[in-house]
Amino acid sequence: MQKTVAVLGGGIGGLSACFHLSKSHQVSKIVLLEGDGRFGGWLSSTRREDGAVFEHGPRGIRPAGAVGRNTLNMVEELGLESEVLPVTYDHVASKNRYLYVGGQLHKMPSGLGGVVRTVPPFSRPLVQSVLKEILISRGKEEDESVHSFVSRRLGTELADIAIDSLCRGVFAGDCRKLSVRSCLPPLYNAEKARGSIILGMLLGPGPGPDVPPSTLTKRAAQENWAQWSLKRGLQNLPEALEERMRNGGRVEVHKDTPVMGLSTNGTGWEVRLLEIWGLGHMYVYCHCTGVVVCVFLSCSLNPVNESTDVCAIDFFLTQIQLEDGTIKADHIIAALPAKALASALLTAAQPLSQQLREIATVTVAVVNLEYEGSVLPVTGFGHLVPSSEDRGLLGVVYDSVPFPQHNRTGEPTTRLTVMLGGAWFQEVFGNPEEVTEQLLLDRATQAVTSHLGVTTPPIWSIVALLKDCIPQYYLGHWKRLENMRQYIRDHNLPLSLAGSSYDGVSVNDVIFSGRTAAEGLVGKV
Ligand SMILES: Cc1cc2nc3c(=O)[nH]c(=O)nc-3n(C[C@H](O)[C@H](O)[C@H](O)COP(=O)(O)OP(=O)(O)OC[C@H]3O[C@@H](n4cnc5c(N)ncnc54)[C@H](O)[C@@H]3O)c2cc1C
Ligand SMILES: C=Cc1c2[nH]c(c1C)Cc1[nH]c(c(CCC(=O)O)c1C)Cc1[nH]c(c(C)c1CCC(=O)O)Cc1[nH]c(c(C)c1C=C)C2
Repeated sequence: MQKTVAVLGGGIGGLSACFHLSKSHQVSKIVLLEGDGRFGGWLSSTRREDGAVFEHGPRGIRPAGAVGRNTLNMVEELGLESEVLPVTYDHVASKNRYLYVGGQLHKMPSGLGGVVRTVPPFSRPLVQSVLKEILISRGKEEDESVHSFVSRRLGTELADIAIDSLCRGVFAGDCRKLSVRSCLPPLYNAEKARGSIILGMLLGPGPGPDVPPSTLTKRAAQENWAQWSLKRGLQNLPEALEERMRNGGRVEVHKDTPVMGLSTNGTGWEVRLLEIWGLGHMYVYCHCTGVVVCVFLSCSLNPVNESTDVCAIDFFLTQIQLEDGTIKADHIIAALPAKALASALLTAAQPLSQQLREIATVTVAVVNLEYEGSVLPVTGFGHLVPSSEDRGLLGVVYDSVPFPQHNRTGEPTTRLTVMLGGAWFQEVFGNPEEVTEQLLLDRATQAVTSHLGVTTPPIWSIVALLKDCIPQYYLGHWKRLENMRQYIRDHNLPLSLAGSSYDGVSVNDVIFSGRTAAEGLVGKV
């Protein structure tokens, strides 16, 4: 039985951890600590009075796979089914995605025709690379950059254009630095298990986590959903979770409450019952200093195995320093960005905080634009720009196409989002602390003019600078995770890690990481 669990960070990862913890009676108290004035982290939507909705962070969630089903199950449990806006696979936004190469838009190849014909900007039919791929022998490295992996298996042209763009459109990152093992595990695992990406795709992935279907997941499968959003924007998901936490009465929620420090000892406290001199005494062994301290016990001892002298005790293990005091917890689920957790660890657990600090992040400028009328020359999800074409301009999402329900009511409009910077932010725009909103807005509107031929100015715009918003899983990320988790185990730290810094950046992955952390503590809920 865990007495008090503190969840640090009220982004979607921390909220998910609370949601799952609160279903268990193994925990008597759950405290959620969020530094900002609102919950939800990067899930952030502007809702205008005329009905228009603009997303500053994620805008679409995939229903596929175990993690996709897990999110939809949560949506159903929160009673949000009637709020869902699905986009099916046969919708134009699912079928059409573009690349902006050589100053022109090119539809990404899809369907059989797209694979057997030569489709610009590629110089030969995809089928050639695909057939050759099956014959290429397995790589021997434990990890490899995404670019090197795809060049080796499918050729440099696909790596330079398609994969470079894909990594910008998901991680806002540089495929020459990102790890294939951590960023694209299905491709890495297919090569390891089947010797080929193509065979791996044809034979399918192995069994994933067991997530039972719900009415909503069955509906998503029957109706062939490719992605979904919510009528009031994706921010509605953390809002519904916050409401559930507040009304459920089992979670103490605190916003505007940044965690300043954790006094979880550098290498943890191991509590051993070495000898008892009468009631109320025991020894605590501190790995950090090697000192055995005799303490007076104000808690109840409950020996679990007398022969090994190990006790289960009621004892607060961790102190959390806040701006105006401290709170104590038996266990911590940290759903903070890795660097924020490293800072909170202060001087404690040095090797762990060092590894946490090494998980890099990138900054993205998100510029939402609204135009009068229907201005797009093409229709689809949006277009991506490879780094060889324009390093600072990552891509443009045609938001009105998948989600016209988010347009204002009345006269037709077109909503677009331009994403800038990522791994190239500093190089192109300079210090994020000094860049002006006007510069970013100008750069975004110029791109809409040159890429899409839209010459009229936007009727409305908003610029959001998302500092350090997407973690970058660079080469060796898997090893870093293994080392960190080993350290936590070896030192019995009462700490679990959740959130986008570790096992996937999608909303689904992060929600699943919160669930995994909660269930690691209290068992399956
Ligand atoms: C521009 C953009 C577009 C995206 N698009 C998509 C998409 O289309 N589909 C998709 O699936 N995913 C998308 N993602 C990814 C997804 O949104 C994120 O990976 C996910 O929201 C991260 O959630 P999190 O809870 O791990 O982190 P965060 O949202 O960063 O939450 C961490 C929380 O911790 C708080 N915090 C930080 N320090 C402290 C402290 N010291 N004390 C207390 N609290 C603290 C922060 O305020 C924050 O609320 C996108 C991300 C971005 C940035
Ligand atoms: C141009 C920059 C970005 C765009 N979206 C993101 C960035 C950085 C962030 C992002 N997009 C997706 C995810 C989640 C990944 C997942 O596993 O679900 C994140 C963090 C979804 C996504 N977007 C694109 C792809 C290929 C994916 C993966 C899932 C899917 O296939 O739907 C492509 C894409 N992203 C952007 C554009 C303009 C674009 C393609 C035209 C914007």
